[in-house]
Amino acid sequence: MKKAAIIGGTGYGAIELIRLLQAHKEIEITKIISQSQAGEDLAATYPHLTGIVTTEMESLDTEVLEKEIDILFLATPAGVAKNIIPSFQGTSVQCIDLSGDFRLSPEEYSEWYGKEPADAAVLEKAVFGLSDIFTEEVKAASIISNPGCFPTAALSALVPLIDGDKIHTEGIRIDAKTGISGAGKGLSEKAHFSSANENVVPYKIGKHQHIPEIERYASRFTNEDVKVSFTTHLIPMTRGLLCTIYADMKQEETTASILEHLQHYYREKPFVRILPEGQFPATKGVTGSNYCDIGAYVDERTNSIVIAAAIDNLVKGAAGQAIHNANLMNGWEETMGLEFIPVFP
Ligand SMILES: NC(=O)C1=CN([C@@H]2O[C@H](COP(=O)(O)OP(=O)(O)OC[C@H]3O[C@@H](n4cnc5c(N)ncnc54)[C@H](OP(=O)(O)O)[C@@H]3O)[C@@H](O)[C@H]2O)C=CC1
Ligand SMILES: CC(=O)N[C@@H](CCC(=O)OP(=O)(O)O)C(=O)O
Repeated sequence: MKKAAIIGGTGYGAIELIRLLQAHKEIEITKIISQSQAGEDLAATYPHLTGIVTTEMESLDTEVLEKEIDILFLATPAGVAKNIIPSFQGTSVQCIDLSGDFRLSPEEYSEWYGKEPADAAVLEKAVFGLSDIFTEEVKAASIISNPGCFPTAALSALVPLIDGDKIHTEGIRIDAKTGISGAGKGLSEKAHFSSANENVVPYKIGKHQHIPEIERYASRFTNEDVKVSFTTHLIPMTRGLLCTIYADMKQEETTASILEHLQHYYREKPFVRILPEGQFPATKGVTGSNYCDIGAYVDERTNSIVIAAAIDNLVKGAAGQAIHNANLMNGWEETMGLEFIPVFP
């Protein structure tokens, strides 16, 4: 068994890691680090963990972690992991960061996050952990920058189309919808029940930190500089995220030919499900699971495509993908601990 620690212990990402790792055969959580509740029992905050998680939360001590831990999951807000991960350089600890600290170039990070970027030498070592696309790079990594939730869904749909030279890279439009847990456990005005309930509201228009992330990694599959229009909407549900993407085709295609291309692209990827012609993904189809469901329709009248991807933001969009990456980094079965049927209804 490898020993794991989670930093950001009382956050949503952390408690999802705890839920999923409970069933993992090779990883045991031996430390839960909390800056706000060190010394306390996590089940006192989250009663659903009563009798399951008995580990008393601790303060961060990187020297202790270095000696006692094999895998470190960082489930902290942007700006935290970049100050912690450098302490583990030169050690055998595998670091998996759920935040945006290691996903962008220093210039992009300063611009979109408004913070000082990570140390350039450490940043260079980090691999973007979009598990189903950058699988080989992840296997060789010691630092994983786990993708954002929206980029996970958007890139899973877009990359096969760009890589296969199927769509024009200008004019891509992504219409995204997310549940409230995407914002973490903190209570903001937009997440307040009275604001969010029975409401659908766009937010961060033109300012979303996932715009450069989607563009940066989509551009790896073409000589062109991919630019996207990206709109996020808050939906009154707890979990789930759906990206509906519109693009123009390069050649004449049919829905059947595109679905065949997607099937082939993901033929060895157990967590990407390409839906049959006539079906489109729904957030309820993936809730609680590590699946990314993709559906597509080619409008032959306008030679354009509508492609949609649905994920559970806390699983495939965060903790599940982090565990998938840990599996790949350690040469374990990639589905280990992640073979859940989605929760339905
Ligand atoms: N929620 C989601 O769907 C997704 C989240 N992410 C990213 O994953 C990370 C964690 O997200 P999530 O769990 O939802 O966020 P939460 O806000 O729910 O939890 C973050 C936790 O980090 C700890 N923390 C807060 N501030 C600081 C600080 N200044 N220094 C150190 N620790 C701090 C707190 O735990 P404690 O006090 O116990 O230490 C807090 O509970 C974020 O970077 C987020 O952007 C990525 C993809 C999806
Ligand atoms: C509802 C909501 O506010 N969602 C968040 C998701 C952020 C996230 O997942 O964080 P990273 O940037 O670290 O990936 C948002 O849209 O910013």
